[in-house]
Amino acid sequence: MDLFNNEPNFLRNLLPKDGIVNYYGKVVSASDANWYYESLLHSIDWKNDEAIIFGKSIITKRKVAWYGDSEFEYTYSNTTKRALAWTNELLELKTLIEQATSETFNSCLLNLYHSGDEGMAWHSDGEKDLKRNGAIGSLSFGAERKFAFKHKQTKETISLILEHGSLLVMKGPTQSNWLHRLPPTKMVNKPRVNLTFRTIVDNSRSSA
Ligand SMILES: O=C(O)CCC(=O)C(=O)O
Ligand SMILES: [Fe+2]
Repeated sequence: MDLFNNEPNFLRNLLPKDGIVNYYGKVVSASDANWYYESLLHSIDWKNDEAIIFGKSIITKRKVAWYGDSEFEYTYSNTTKRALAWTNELLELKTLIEQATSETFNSCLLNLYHSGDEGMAWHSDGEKDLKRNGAIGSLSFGAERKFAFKHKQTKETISLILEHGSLLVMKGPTQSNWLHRLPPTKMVNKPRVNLTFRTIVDNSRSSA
């Protein structure tokens, strides 16, 4: 065991500064990843997402779902959601990535991209309901897609491919200094399921 660094040696920070992003590669075997992919497609309560952008309500083609330890309320893109209770598969995956990362998570936002036509625009996940500088663990199943980071000041970009059964972790001040996105692409016509495990905190209590 390395007493000075609890991360496996193969992990390096993909960002040159102002944040930490570690790509663990495939953390789930191909056969388990296939099983989780099919199971998540069918067992999750997928809904089209609603966002309010420039005062207009937009219904996304991408589907989303939100699960957690309790009925948290979570606000993003000007809409408020309430978490559903964990399914067995989600709890198994949460345990797996908690062990891989030595972090803990209390909720998961899931995204279903039906094909490469669907993506997610530049954003950061520093919403007020999230633990400040908390880790976000992102598991991917299904189609491989490109994922990119852009520094908010320098506009420098970094990108990588998120593989079937892979884990990406963003932590430290990443959300304050970098945007990320899942670019749409004509090259992909299969679905991808993404799970982002997060830590929600009740900021209304501490700030009262
Ligand atoms: O689909 C992904 O890999 C990322 C999704 C994402 O950035 C988010 O849900 O905040
Ligand atoms: Fe995000």
